[in-house]
Amino acid sequence: MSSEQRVKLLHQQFEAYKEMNEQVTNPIESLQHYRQLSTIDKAKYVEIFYGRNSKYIQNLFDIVNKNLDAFMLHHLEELASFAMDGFDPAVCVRFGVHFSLYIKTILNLGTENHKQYFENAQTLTDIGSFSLTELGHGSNVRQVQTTAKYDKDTQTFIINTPTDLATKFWIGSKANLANMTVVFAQLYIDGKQYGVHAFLVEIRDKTNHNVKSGITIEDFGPKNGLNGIENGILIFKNVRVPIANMLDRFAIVTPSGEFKPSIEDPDKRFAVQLASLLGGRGTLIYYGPITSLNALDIGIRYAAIRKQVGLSGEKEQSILEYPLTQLRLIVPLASTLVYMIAAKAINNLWDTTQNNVFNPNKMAEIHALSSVLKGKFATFSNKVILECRYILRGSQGQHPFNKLGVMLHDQDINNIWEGDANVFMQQTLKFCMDQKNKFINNQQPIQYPSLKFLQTFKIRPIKFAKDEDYFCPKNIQYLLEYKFDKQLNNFIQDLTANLSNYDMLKSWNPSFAFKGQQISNSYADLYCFQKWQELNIKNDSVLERAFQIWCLTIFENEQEFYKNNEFNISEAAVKRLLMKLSNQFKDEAIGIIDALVPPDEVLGSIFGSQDGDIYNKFMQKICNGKNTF
Ligand SMILES: Cc1cc2nc3c(=O)[nH]c(=O)nc-3n(C[C@H](O)[C@H](O)[C@H](O)COP(=O)(O)OP(=O)(O)OC[C@H]3O[C@@H](n4cnc5c(N)ncnc54)[C@H](O)[C@@H]3O)c2cc1C
Repeated sequence: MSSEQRVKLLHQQFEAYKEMNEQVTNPIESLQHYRQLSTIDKAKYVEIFYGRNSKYIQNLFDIVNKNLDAFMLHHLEELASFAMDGFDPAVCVRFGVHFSLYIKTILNLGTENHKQYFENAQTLTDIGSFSLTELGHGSNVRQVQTTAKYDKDTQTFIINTPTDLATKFWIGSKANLANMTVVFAQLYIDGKQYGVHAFLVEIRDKTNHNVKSGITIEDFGPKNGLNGIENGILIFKNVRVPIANMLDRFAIVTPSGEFKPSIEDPDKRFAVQLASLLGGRGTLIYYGPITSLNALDIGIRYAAIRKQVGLSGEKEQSILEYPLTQLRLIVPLASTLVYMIAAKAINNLWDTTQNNVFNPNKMAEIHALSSVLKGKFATFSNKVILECRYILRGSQGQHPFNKLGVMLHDQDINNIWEGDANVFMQQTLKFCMDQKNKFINNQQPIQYPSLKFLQTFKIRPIKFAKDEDYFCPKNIQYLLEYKFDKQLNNFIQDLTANLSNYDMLKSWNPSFAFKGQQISNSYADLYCFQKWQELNIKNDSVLERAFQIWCLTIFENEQEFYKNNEFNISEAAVKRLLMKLSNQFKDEAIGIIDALVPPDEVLGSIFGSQDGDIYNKFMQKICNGKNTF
């Protein structure tokens, strides 16, 4: 080879390396490339998914952006403080404890007598907390052990923590912030027990914030998540509160010590009291899909800029191009959109049902739906966050700057508080079973929209021959209804068989253990389907695709069920279609994320940077660290 040829060859190699290097190191262009592929109308998407809340959300983001110094109180190394849900769910929780739990309890369980407390809370003169859970009891609210004994002579209730297990536990905002609390305690008058009631108690002196006499407050210290809000312990020793401090909408205690309930049946009275506390759950239902979207922002933007092995002889490609990555990120993005719509619908339903909060019949459906959706979405979101972390893994998945670790721990709590998912699902199932039984046994019409179909549902032949059959809404509706109806019937049969030998509890528990979660989950899927069908998005092929992908995930996850019931759903077709559709939907992913996620300053993850300049920012942040060098 002549020297001239050698130089030419070297030159070609350098050019090839340069090009490759640019490919690898130009993440900004890479993200831009995917951004340009998207065809969606962003404003329209904001309207569809956030509706009337979108302006409010934008205002909050602006507040954070303009006051970053005030919000960035912590370093990420110290586990971050970002505001609102994307910013820091703990900030939402602080608001939630005060506004949704404390104030709503006064509003729903209190009367005119408590107007001043309500006004103090509204103007933040008082900061409230909510003391229900004890060391020994949480889900089983009726067994809480804190006592409120009425003393006729002084017309006061004397609140006590009679045992260690009665210590109020996990109480949010308690350790530092709150000066008021609403305490759930067993009411006693002249030695007779009248069940659990709520009492307003001043736990700190408003003038100097000192803890009041007879009250012990302790801080839990760091938790596995949500460290932006403190949780504490509360112990009462002969704390007296005036008779007027009992929240007495459903039962009053007269000065002479007479107990006068407005609902005689203690079970019904108790159920109504608890149902009226439902309001906060709507927000928690939103929390799952929103957190999942935030995690996908990080996972998908990173996958767009991260390059790995390309096809033989070709340049490196974004990992977003791998079919596996599309299954891991793009499919969950589609499901997240479907869940966001269901979450929005349940919140709207809550708004319209609020006036009926004391009517158990009118509240039953929203109670059943929200009981299953909170846990379902929280579980889904946990998986998504973890998957996004695995996408970054190899290296960056373990770094706290990605924020996914904090996000996972913060979100996980959503499965527990306000009611453990497994406990709540039982309430959902009981509602569904009661409706079905009443209809079958007593010919009582079903009044609840989500279950009305049970009255007319009939088995019919259905075939899946062409690809379109997998997307046909009528087919999907039929399959979802079929699955739910069949599972519910099986459960009822199983329970009935058990009941011939055992009492209700002994019969229910084993039946629920094997079948309960699936049925509640099927009910939730049906609701998601119904709400998506009500959306006015005709001719939006992108959203149509998202919905089709979500439907395919149901076929995929429930293959065993559909196989056993002899539907001719082809496993191969489901897989092929999932691959095809997620590959198409991938081109819209960055556009959708751009439209729906909070700005970088709010989300606070370098790996989800909107401009794609992820490596530079990561390096800079590391180099600027206090102890880096
Ligand atoms: C961060 C955080 C903040 C909180 N803030 C507050 C607050 O401000 N105020 C407040 O009052 N409380 C608060 N809580 C407490 C929370 O609401 C309770 O922990 C929650 O309701 C669960 O109750 P539990 O702890 O009694 O769990 P348990 O009901 O004892 O559950 C323990 C386990 O048993 C299972 N289980 C329970 N019952 C059944 C059943 N019937 N069938 C099958 N399995 C069952 C559950 O699935 C779970 O796995 C908070 C909790 C956390 C984590």
